[in-house]
Amino acid sequence: MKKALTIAGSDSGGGAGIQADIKTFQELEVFGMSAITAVTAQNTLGVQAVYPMTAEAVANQIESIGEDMGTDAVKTGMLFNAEIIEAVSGKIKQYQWGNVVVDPVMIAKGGASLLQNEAVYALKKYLLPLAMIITPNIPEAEVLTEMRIQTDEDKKEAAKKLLELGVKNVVIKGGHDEDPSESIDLLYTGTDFFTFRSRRINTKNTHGTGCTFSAAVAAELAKGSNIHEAVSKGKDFIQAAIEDQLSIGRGHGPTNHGAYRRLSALKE
Ligand SMILES: Nc1ncnc2c1ncn2[C@@H]1O[C@H](COP(=O)(O)OP(=O)(O)O)[C@@H](O)[C@H]1O
Ligand SMILES: Cc1ncc(COP(=O)(O)OP(=O)(O)O)c(N)n1
Repeated sequence: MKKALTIAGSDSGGGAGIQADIKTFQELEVFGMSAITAVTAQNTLGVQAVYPMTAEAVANQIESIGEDMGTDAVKTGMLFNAEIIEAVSGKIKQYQWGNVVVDPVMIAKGGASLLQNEAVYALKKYLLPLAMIITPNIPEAEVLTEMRIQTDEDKKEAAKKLLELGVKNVVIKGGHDEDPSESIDLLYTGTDFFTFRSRRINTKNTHGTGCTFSAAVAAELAKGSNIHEAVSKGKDFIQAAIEDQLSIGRGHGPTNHGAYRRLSALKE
């Protein structure tokens, strides 16, 4: 069985973070492992508190995996501060892990900061050069490129700027776009642009969509898919999960991680 490691924060509400990643890995039949960077007290209404781990604790968790089990893909999510980013980057380098999916998590849906402002430089300097693919949403791509993204041309320009930071591929997700009918993700491989379109679902239950999408991309890379296939399957996975969203809690409910497997079984 192929393996994937998520290096991310814990969401007590179970819709995002480590919990979403492990559920996604399991649904895609990849063995999931974790290194926890921070514990959040969180539910569908927002993030009530953040308790970061020390950089040493994060490094030791990764070392436990690296020295024994190894991994076929790594996904990073909430990294919170520059010390953790440096520690994570050092370990990825040490173990020469190649299938690295960086979801540059910055702000949770309710507005809570999941990455300190001063840590953006560390993300760019240490982690992005190690990434096989980075999966920013539009606000995250704006912070990383220091440009406003409003048009399709802006997205392409931002994708090119992100590649200049050393990333091998970039997918700019369209969840935050204005388009009322479609949610369009743009993949840039350094040579080609590809768009992945899906019907925009009118729902408030989208908690953890970014985490789930990037975890699905990592799982597919672990199984040997190329970048285009991995993004395409990630898009199908998140679309099914949002279509079957769960109305749990009083705020932004989670997506349903089991939906893709059920749909795939029906098609067989
Ligand atoms: N309402 C929606 N309907 C369909 N797809 C969506 C919707 N919202 C987000 N997505 C998809 O979910 C994934 C995560 O996108 P996005 O919401 O931009 O990320 P994040 O959760 O990091 O802010 C992308 O593939 C995006 O196209
Ligand atoms: C612990 C933790 N990690 C990441 C996020 C952000 O998740 P995301 O998929 O971007 O979804 P929303 O927060 O926008 O719903 C998180 N909330 N918690």
